[in-house]
Amino acid sequence: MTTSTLLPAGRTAPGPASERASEFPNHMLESPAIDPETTTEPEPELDPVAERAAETARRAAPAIEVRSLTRFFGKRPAEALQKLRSGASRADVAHLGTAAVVDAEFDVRRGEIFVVMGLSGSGKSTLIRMLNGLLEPTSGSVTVMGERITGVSPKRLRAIRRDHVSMVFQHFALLPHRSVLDNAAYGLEIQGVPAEERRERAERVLQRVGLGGWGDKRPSELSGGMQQRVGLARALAADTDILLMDEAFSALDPLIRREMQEQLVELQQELGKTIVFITHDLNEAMFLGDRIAVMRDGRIVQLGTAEEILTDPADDYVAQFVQDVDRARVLTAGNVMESPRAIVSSSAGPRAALRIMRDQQTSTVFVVAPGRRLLGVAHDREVLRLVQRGARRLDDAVRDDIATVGPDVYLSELFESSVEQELPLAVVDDERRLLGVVPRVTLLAALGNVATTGEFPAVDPPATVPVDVITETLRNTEPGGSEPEPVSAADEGSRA
Ligand SMILES: Nc1ncnc2c1ncn2[C@@H]1O[C@H](COP(=O)(O)OP(=O)(O)OP(=O)(O)O)[C@@H](O)[C@H]1O
Repeated sequence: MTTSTLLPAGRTAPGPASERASEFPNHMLESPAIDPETTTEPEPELDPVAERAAETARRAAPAIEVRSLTRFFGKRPAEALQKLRSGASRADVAHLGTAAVVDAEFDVRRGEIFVVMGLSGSGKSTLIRMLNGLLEPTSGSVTVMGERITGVSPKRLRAIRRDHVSMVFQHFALLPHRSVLDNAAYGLEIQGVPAEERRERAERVLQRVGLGGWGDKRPSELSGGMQQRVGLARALAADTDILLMDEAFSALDPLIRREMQEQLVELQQELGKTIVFITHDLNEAMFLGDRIAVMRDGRIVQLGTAEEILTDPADDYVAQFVQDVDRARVLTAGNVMESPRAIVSSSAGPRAALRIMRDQQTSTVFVVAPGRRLLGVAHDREVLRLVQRGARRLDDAVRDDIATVGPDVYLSELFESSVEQELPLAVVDDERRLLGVVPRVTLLAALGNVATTGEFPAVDPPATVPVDVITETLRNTEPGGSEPEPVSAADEGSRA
């Protein structure tokens, strides 16, 4: 799909086709509940200058802004709201009804995958239904692409949804008597897009989700995974800025589900859509989410990246919740790396390298050039020989056949290299600057969620030359005058 297929923002009402919404399955059409507490605000008329300023603000706004959002199902909402505002829990107001969502407050940034995660009943679906105006909040507000959707007229709300928000459901919501192509094009039909353009766009999107050539089939001829791709294609064809996905992959078997997750991440990167994804599956949340909101009993108890939630859970509930996560698929080398302890600047020479290895009681030292660019590693035996020969340069002992990884590589991909070599893995950036190291024990500890401090002292490979031999050699070969202090690699790094 190219941007040339995008409909211009702020396009006008689509005409009669938009009234054919009755073909949508009921739950896709659910009209906003009219809450006695919520009044419909008149849409103010703006002068041209104010309108331009408002447009500029809209363009800069987050994709979705949620403020103090609460939805209470029950008879005395005002009383419940008052209690909830002063910190009452869902259980505290249970005698009045159900506090489905309580005081949610967050922004969804443009172009991110924002995951809402929580156990069944925690309030996820209620929250997402308020994000596209299917459900009116009891209090608080939702703003979509800079435009407030809370309390606006049903007509305005439909226009905002049409332009900005598509929804993908768990049970596909496909129309059984229509072809795959017509299903994919359905949102466009509702928008009033002419038949030929609809067809073209739907075909392109079907191709993109791997269903090229299936357009003439009926949904029932497709597997579950393929049907969900049609659901996704329909949402993508509408070309809205935001996709809301409610447990969209939950009905799929694990392998297909994994495939769909990977494809969603790919599509997101390619198309730059903002995606709000609801799931009760933790691994799915961690894999997909740029940021994750964890819900419990209607409240958002933590909002952060997968790494933040895994490594710094806000409370015992979240900690318990995340303990079974497949960390290898969430954490990256950059998340768990440590500062290399034995590191020397190449210009410091063999004596400095040997001294550092002796002090750290390790057989290897990382050797870096100015700017902390990794040259390789040097081993104690070889450096000892250089010192004995009185060599001034370290180069002859530097081996560059070491495993390096980028900071964004997942731990699951580090096992092989880690098993193959005794050295900690070197984490380097694109310019081969040494960012840190991942010793094998750190890798194992990260996977088991164990703090390494003090528990795993053996981080570097142990020395192969005894300390007193090194000390003796350094003393016997000391050049005239006092031994210069070694230039630490950290100093080199900061000088660069
Ligand atoms: N229309 C309604 N009337 C009364 N209570 C409701 C209504 N919709 C949801 N609830 C209640 O609000 C709470 C949150 O429900 P919600 O469906 O939002 O949770 P969820 O996290 O999406 O759960 P699930 O994963 O099971 O769908 C639940 O206790 C639910 O029973």
